[in-house]
Amino acid sequence: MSKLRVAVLGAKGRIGAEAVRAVEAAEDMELVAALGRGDKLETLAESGAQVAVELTTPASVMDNLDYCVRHGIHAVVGTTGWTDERLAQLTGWLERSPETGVLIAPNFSIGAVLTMRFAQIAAPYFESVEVVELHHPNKVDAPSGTATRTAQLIAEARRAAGSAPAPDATVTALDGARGANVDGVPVHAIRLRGLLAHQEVLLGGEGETLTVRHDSLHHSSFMPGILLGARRVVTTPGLTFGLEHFLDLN
Ligand SMILES: NC(=O)C1=CN([C@@H]2O[C@H](COP(=O)(O)OP(=O)(O)OC[C@H]3O[C@@H](n4cnc5c(N)ncnc54)[C@H](OP(=O)(O)O)[C@@H]3O)[C@@H](O)[C@H]2O)C=CC1
Ligand SMILES: O=C(O)C1=N[C@H](C(=O)O)C[C@H](O)C1
Repeated sequence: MSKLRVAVLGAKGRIGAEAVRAVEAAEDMELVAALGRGDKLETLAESGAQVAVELTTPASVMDNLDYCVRHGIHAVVGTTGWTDERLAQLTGWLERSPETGVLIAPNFSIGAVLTMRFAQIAAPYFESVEVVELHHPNKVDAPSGTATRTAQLIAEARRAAGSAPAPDATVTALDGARGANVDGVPVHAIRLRGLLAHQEVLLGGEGETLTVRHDSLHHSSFMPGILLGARRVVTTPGLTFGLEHFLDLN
């Protein structure tokens, strides 16, 4: 059986370098290109890449995806910075290239995907819910893509259940003291040397609290999700948002 031809964009970055090693080690894949900043995107088409793994920066990701979709190259995207406007633009590009698939995964680690699911299940059962994400200090965006998605899923679940807004008597606060408001859910971002990627969802009800915590201790935690994404995206045209759609979670 022929191997899946995979390229990595952002190949010299923290997660990109790990992805290069993971693709090289995968028996069913061939690494055909490893691009860093300034390298020509034409290399993707010239190398015959079937899938591009996009791990760059929010400032670069749209140009890279524009190229991929126009050339029918499927993409697995870990890069953050997704807004409704960006998703609408990408959806428009995909409509003009209906056989191409793009997976955007706010987080590739199984533990983080499950954290989001557990938070979604628990959210309607508690009066209060807040998200705390903790990352290495080189991260350029806050709050993290994972925390933003977690808060959106929590908010959707609470809306569907008809939950009341979380109680909060705050009248005066310094800017940022109550975190960012993501769809009504407070999200707090910590940046600390020594950390990699961590998240806690704190839920509180009368006389009890529940904490759902996930820790990525090494970039290897993201690799099975990236490889699964590359294998599945080639037969999944259009936009898929979230690795859970490839995990058959019920
Ligand atoms: N979904 C997930 O599970 C995960 C997602 N991420 C996300 O992935 C992204 C990268 O994270 P991280 O590796 O820590 O960041 P890094 O800054 O370490 O890596 C990004 C790399 O991309 C390069 N780059 C920038 N623009 C381009 C371009 N146009 N073409 C090719 N390469 C480019 C950068 O080059 P230069 O250094 O010159 O700027 C850098 O080497 C972030 O958005 C992060 O949030 C990270 C971990 C897991
Ligand atoms: O920048 C990182 O490191 C990470 N970024 C992603 C995010 O913003 O959620 C995924 C993970 O948290 C690591």
